[in-house]
Amino acid sequence: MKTNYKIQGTPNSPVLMFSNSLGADLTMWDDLVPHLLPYFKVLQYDTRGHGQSELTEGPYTIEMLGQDVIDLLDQLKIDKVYFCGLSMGGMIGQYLGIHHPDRLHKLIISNTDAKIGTAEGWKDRIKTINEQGMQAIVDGTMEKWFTKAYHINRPYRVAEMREIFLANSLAGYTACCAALGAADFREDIKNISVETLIITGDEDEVTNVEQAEALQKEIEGAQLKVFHARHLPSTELPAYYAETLIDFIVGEDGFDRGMHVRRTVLGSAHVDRANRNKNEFNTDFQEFISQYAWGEIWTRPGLSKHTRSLITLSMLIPLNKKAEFKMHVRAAFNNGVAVAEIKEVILQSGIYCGLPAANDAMHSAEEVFEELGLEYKE
Ligand SMILES: O=C(O)CC1=CCC(=O)O1
Repeated sequence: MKTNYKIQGTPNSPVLMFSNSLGADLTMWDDLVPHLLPYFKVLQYDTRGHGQSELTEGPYTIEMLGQDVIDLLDQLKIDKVYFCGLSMGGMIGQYLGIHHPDRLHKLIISNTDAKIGTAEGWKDRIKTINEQGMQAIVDGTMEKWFTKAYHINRPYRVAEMREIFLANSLAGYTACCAALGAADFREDIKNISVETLIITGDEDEVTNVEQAEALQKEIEGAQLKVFHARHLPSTELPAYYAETLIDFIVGEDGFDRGMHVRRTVLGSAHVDRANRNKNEFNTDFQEFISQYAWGEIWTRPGLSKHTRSLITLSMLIPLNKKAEFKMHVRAAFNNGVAVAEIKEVILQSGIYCGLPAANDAMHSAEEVFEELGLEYKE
């Protein structure tokens, strides 16, 4: 089975994986990604029979779709992820929570239930689509996915999602309908022990607030967040949805967020050393750095961490702060910067900051390369 996926983010960051709803594809998460990249590697994939993933013969089962996730993680050599699945993706998340908790750091199940709809209802839908095509249910689906206000305010985004829905193959969509018709985790859901967040929308008629509350009762310690949305809050309210995921995974506090990002950029060894060296004189300063530099600025979605590394290096060259510069050369590699790019930054600084500053930076950078065993080759 060939699963289409996209993975973005810096090498040291934990992986947050997303699983799409029935009839959507991996792009449904795209608007969240810039908000999440400061914290995570983001792994999006197309469920079997959807998007660019392989279309195998149906019917499928949620177990099969869950095993696809495990196979993809094995293929990518990823041991554990934070997993967020919406609707059908949420059922896949439940399957993973029940059968593969060792592969999950935490679980987010959004707009879903332990059983969605009835077997009869799914059979009827398969029959309608086989006879009349996806067109027969597209208007109803867009109504279910988005609030009236979103249809009015963001018609272009609704039109895009409509196109994605219509581009589904009948065979892939109906094979997943069959999986949903057969899936029933009502007996097993109580066995989920991984920390779980449940999300739903106050206007979601597919998997409503009562259903989400019932799920919350079954999963020990589960948290519940209700958005003002219908079935696809992640698309309708991407910044708020991303913020909710960050709150749940990393924490609401700027300091906790800063420490998380600081570890991804400077490495845990550096941060642990700084923590060990804390004393009455420097603690306030250490916390100030974590909260403001790392928690407020490096977490902003407006520039990638890669770009932030390059501009930080170029600002440190004229400041002539050798230790800080060397620390940020090391950090730049954690943000995916290449040796060749550091060379370009220093060359550019030679013009704008002056040759003595650039010359010193060149020596400092080479000291770091030597320490890390890196070589520059054309
Ligand atoms: O299409 C629907 O009715 C909504 C839905 C159910 C499962 C899913 O992923 O979306």
